[in-house]
Amino acid sequence: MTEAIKIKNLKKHYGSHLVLKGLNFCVQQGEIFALLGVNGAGKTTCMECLEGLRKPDSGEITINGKMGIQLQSSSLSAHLKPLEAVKLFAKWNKTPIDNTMLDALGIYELAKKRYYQLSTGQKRRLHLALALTRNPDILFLDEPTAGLDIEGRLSLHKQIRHLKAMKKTIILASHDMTEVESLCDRIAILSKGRIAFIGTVDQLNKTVGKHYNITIQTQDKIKKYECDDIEAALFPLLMQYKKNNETILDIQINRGSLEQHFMKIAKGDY
Ligand SMILES: Nc1ncnc2c1ncn2[C@@H]1O[C@H](COP(=O)(O)OP(=O)(O)OP(=O)(O)O)[C@@H](O)[C@H]1O
Repeated sequence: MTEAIKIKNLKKHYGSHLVLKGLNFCVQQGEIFALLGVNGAGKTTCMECLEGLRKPDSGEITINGKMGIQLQSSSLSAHLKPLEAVKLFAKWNKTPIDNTMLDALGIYELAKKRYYQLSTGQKRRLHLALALTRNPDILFLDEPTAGLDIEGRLSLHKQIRHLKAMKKTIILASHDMTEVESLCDRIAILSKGRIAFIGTVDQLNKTVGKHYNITIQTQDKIKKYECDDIEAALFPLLMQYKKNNETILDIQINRGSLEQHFMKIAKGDY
């Protein structure tokens, strides 16, 4: 696999605050890579250094490909219409307008609205469309679904998967663990200015151990159980209910969430 992004010893401080203390990692071409960390961990600072919007103090950044950046907020003119903005960006980037992409992102449905009339989700879709007008190889998404309702989130996830299928490299900062778990090939967790973990979601689960929550509902009560070995725990539990003549109405099993694992690492509990 070829590297789309390579970072060596990236350092950045604001005043006396050393935010990035020497980051080293690579993102492979075609990967969806997530940067995670608690508020203030340095995700945006790292992304901005990669995007060339912020100057690092030291370190080496190699970017192999054309970049596209989905801005979180934008200084687009309030009265600009979405398609006017797309045309402007396409002209600026000297690229043809990709009708399929605009259609998939629902930009034509917004044709009559002006920028200031768009909802948060509609603005995010437009910002993604604008980032894509460059036909980038590498796409930076900083909290792409923050503030969106479930429908908006799922629709953007579909778009992100579609972009991966088109072999784009995607680097995203997110707080939404479900999003990360369902979308990303690999994650890096920033903690205290360093990378506390880098790997797949499965590797993270293995690193911090597996944990299951079992909820069993009967006519008159709901009971919760916790275990590390689901097969060893579940069968005896079910037998116990049968022995007691208690009819099970509902049973739910949840794997310990990525969020639980992430919080432990981000807080330095490992
Ligand atoms: N322009 C700036 N000047 C001074 N300090 C800054 C600046 N930008 C960010 N910081 C500080 O650097 C640290 C990292 O900020 P950054 O925005 O990179 O974190 P983040 O992980 O993206 O946070 P969040 O999840 O809240 O968006 C924070 O302590 C923040 O206060």
